Amino acid sequence: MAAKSNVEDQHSLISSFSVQELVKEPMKTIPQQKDSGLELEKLHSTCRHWGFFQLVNHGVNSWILEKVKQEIEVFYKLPLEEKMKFKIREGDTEGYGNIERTGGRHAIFEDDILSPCPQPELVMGVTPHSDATLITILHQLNGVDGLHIHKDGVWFPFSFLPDALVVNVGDILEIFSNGVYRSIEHKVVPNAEKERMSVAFFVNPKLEADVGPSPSLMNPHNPPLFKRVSLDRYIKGFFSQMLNGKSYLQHMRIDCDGDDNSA
Ligand SMILES: O=C(O)CCC(=O)C(=O)O
Ligand SMILES: [Fe+2]
Repeated sequence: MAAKSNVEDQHSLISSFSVQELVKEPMKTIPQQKDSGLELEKLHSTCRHWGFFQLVNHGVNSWILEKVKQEIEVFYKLPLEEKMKFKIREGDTEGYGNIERTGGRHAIFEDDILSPCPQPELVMGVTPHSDATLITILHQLNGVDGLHIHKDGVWFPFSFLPDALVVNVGDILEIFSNGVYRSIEHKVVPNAEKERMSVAFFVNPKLEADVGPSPSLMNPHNPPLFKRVSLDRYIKGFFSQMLNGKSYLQHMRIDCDGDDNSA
């Protein structure tokens, strides 16, 4: 079964790609300018080919991650009316709910609890999508896997290392890098028996920023591939469309038919 072993190869490659291979000192998260070119090259190549990696020696103490898990468990057990007291309100930067996932926030947390599903193979789970963010940092809180990623036309399950933070390149970074770094399409599939808990930290530019290719990368040999729009307009455009794989990113391409989105 060639297809299966191909999937397994990809799986083991990505799982073993940890920050331990990128950075030798535990307190660092990503290579800095002063690190060897090789370390930076690895990070560059991962963002380019995978758009996805897990950090192990990220410096966030495991007791903090444990505390996040406990707090989320306590919160989710509250009656709905109690939880709704913390509902995200327009213009707020924090709150309960996931309607406005990137909505003008510099960075927000979103926590997901997916209940067990008796027939997971019949459920699409969370719609396949790439994140409309700059980057997303994910943490799986209870060791129940469910994230699947799409690479070279194949969906395959992803295994979180314990205590790892998983970083995925979002659409804004793909646009900013003019397509050099690739946002990864992913989805969550419910587990048949176990509840899954994860927390997502969405990192975005500030509201006043524009979304577009970095001017410093532009030259006659590297013309902009994506439109430049205000973050506000980008977000409104995102929420006006159905979540569907990487379709909104396609819409941001200069050669895409449709509205002229220039700011
Ligand atoms: O729970 C996860 O592992 C991923 C969740 C996700 O894709 C999202 O919130 O955008
Ligand atoms: Fe996502």
